[in-house]
Amino acid sequence: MSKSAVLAQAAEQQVVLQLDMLNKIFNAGTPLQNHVLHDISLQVSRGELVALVGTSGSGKSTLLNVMGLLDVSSSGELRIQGHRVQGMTEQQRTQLRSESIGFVFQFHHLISAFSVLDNVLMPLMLRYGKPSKEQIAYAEYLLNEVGLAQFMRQSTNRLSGGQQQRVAIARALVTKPALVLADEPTGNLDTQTADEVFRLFERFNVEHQCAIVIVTHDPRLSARCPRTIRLTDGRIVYDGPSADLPSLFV
Ligand SMILES: Nc1ncnc2c1ncn2[C@@H]1O[C@H](COP(=O)(O)OP(=O)(O)OP(=O)(O)O)[C@@H](O)[C@H]1O
Repeated sequence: MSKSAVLAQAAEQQVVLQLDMLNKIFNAGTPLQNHVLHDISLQVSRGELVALVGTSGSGKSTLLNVMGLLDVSSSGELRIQGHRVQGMTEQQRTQLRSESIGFVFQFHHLISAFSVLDNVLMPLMLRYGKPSKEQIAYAEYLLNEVGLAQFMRQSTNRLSGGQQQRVAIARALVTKPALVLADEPTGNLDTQTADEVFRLFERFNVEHQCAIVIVTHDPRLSARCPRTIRLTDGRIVYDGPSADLPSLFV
């Protein structure tokens, strides 16, 4: 194989997420039809930290849901770690989602009847039933990393909003996903707590080399992501270095 072919293959292996000409139409063919995403094409590679921004209703959550296999596109191609999603059965999509993707939402959906540790272990329990000793040790390591080691055995409802969001981050990482998708993860936090939570994303992005896509309305946080993708009316109007984002968009 030529040197350029080897380099091209290596670059391809780094691509975690690939979208080609993706469209999403809600209620297609009915009077309520709503064409929300238009011809979205993009790639996200290992280790990238990407902000997904745009005004309310521009399609950010819809795009994140399609990327995360929580919703299906109406047309176009989606690949996660090289696996073509179109044509997969629901079961195959669920397996790919649980193997490759971690989610963090604004409202973290923790289960207050469970301990902090069991909440973090939840994705592994859903996948394997009983987690292994190594998996439990890794969950404990993550809780230590997010500064919650002392709360491990407690219920989540004793924790502050910022602490609960840190549990949600540990839960998203426990399966060692190649891709983390976060929908306004700091949306209901005060500025200082939002900064602390965001710092964890930055750290895990570097240490674990997972690709992270974060939807945020906070220009201070999107500016800290090396790359920004901006949507307007369901179309990508900017995809490049956050530092070069035209000021009229900020
Ligand atoms: N299940 C659905 N059925 C019909 N339309 C939907 C559905 N979900 C979202 N939409 C529409 O898609 C458009 C984009 O919504 P979306 O939530 O993706 O925007 P957003 O950029 O994430 O907004 P926000 O910043 O307010 O969360 C909106 O017009 C919304 O009404």
